[in-house]
Amino acid sequence: MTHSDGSSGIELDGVAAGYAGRTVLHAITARLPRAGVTAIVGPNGSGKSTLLSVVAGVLRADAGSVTLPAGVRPAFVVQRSAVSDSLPITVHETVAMGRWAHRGPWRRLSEEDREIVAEELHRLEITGLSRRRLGSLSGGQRQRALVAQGLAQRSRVLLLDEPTTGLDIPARRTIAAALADAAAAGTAVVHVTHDLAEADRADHCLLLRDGRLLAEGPPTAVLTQDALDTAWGLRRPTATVMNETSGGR
Ligand SMILES: Nc1ncnc2c1ncn2[C@@H]1O[C@H](COP(=O)(O)OP(=O)(O)OP(=O)(O)O)[C@@H](O)[C@H]1O
Repeated sequence: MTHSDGSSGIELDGVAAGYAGRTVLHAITARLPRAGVTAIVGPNGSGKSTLLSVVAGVLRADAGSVTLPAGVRPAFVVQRSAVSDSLPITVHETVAMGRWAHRGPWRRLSEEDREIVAEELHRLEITGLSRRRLGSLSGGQRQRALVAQGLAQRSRVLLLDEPTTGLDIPARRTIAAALADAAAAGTAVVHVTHDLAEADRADHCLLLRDGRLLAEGPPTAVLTQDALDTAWGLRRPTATVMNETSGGR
């Protein structure tokens, strides 16, 4: 992973990645905006989480490059199912851990850290749950705590894997508003979603299929009926789409 001069967002150039010798992502080239929300969509198994892991730096690209704004360590909010129920930490501690990126683990929080933690608890409407153990929360409450932890890092790159899956409408709206606020404040927000209405409201969209980038651009240009039919395999890709996106596989 490399860093740019800070004026651009996230740049992916010919990224290939996978697991144990099996390539999952092929030749992904994309430009994700700084100060904007990018939605990654595509069928199950198309490589969305893998792509997010590569941008987060937790999975190494086997080929190609990922360029982030200068000096940025991304904040990465994993799927809530990836967080153990038995973790003996409170909601407040969960969000405070977001500040460790700045302080190092187990350090005392500064006054500024405390203010940021309180602000994010409030933004995600979970101040009243601060003392509850993470494992005792409902799925939606836990997801809010994880998003608050990501926001508390105050990174200029915020990556979230399905932050609103399974949540009710108010919870979705709260999280969508928090992400839009972060983008307006200059953050490159990238989230994986199965909710096409949510993807429609993003500033930028990546559509994956079989580990390849089928389309990239403004949601209205990417989420066309044709592209969705193609991505979800409801009908054969047209010759044009095949040639443009998959190199004539
Ligand atoms: N840790 C792993 N080890 C081996 N293979 C993996 C691992 N994680 C994902 N895969 C494989 O990589 C491919 C892409 O998976 P990925 O989770 O990136 O897809 P996705 O688009 O996020 O799917 P979903 O919508 O189901 O969450 C799948 O074939 C999956 O089986």
